[in-house]
Amino acid sequence: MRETDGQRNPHLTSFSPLFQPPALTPLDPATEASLRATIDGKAKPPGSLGRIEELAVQLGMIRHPGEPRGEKAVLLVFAGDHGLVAEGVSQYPSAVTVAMVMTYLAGRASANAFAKANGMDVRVIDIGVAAELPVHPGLRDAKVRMGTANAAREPAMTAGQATEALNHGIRIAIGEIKAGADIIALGEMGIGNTASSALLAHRLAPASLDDCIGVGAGQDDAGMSRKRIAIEMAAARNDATAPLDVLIEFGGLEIAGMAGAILGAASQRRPVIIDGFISSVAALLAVRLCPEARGYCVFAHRSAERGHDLVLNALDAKPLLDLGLRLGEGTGALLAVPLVRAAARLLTDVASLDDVLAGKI
Ligand SMILES: Cc1cc2ncn([C@H]3O[C@H](COP(=O)(O)O)[C@@H](O)[C@H]3O)c2cc1C
Ligand SMILES: O=C(O)c1cccnc1
Repeated sequence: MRETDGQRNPHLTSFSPLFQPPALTPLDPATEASLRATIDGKAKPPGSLGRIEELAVQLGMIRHPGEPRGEKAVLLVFAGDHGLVAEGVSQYPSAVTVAMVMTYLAGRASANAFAKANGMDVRVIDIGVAAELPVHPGLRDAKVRMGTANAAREPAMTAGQATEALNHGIRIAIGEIKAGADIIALGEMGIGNTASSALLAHRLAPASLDDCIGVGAGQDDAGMSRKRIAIEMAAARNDATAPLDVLIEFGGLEIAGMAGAILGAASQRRPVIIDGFISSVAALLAVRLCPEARGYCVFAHRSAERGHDLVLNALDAKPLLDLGLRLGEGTGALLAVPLVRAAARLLTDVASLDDVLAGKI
């Protein structure tokens, strides 16, 4: 479905539920106690592997009655542009989005380096870059439109486009899992997307607008006041709070793609690793659309971006790492992959203390 860019389409989703999320199985709390008992019974003092034990329980619940695997992990980087950039919300122009997409395809971005260090593939998805991109074997064309409209002045996208972007994310994650991925990690590229994310966090957490606005890729004082004014203009234009409406009003396409990928991974009962502020906002959107998705999300790290903590709190999430990262691209998610793999192996590979003491090993 393709609709005219910038078309005003303030459908109230409560009357017109265009988006049909996939059926998700909630994690079964009845399996938690037995997984904990199994991990407590391993050849180590109970609790001695701290947060990795909690992660192992979560992975066990996700795959129950099967066993978790962590071999094949794939990073999906969703790229899209933001009309809000016209208001000066970012220190950088939208041209940086396309330049970084070309850098991912050349294998030379931070995300590629971290993926290579972990033996992972990177897939780049053009879901809404505001430029025609060359055909490239590493690039998926899922372009919904050439960037969002300027949300300070009009809805970022139509209801049909929001639905299309969510469905692309669902389809792409399911495709990767059917092709053998055990773990999906998420990343994004989109100049201006911390402004869009601030608006989504404000309405979906909910939280005061001011608490959701941060420096993004690095704004100076003058830039921060432009960013605040543009965000306040966008917020004053509407009072949407329903998740699909908030996405339609504020964007972005890459955030919708990530939210869809979370729902797609959850529908296939696979863990999905959430990166920083922007990815966590996508997780908040996914969870507001489908609360059962929460159990499938592993939160990689605490970003230095203001607003991330409140989004994590709204999701009742405790991230694994705290490294002062504020890049995005999936860099934090990539760094958490070895922890997820190790937690899966704790469950599948480590002997029980009973077997060790009985001399069975
Ligand atoms: C060279 C460069 C590479 C990036 N990689 C990720 N981001 C990050 O910064 C952007 C969000 O910040 P803002 O809202 O302030 O524009 C997103 O593209 C995000 O992925 C980058 C930003 C830049 C400049
Ligand atoms: O935490 C993030 O995801 C982030 C923060 C700043 C800029 N880009 C991404």
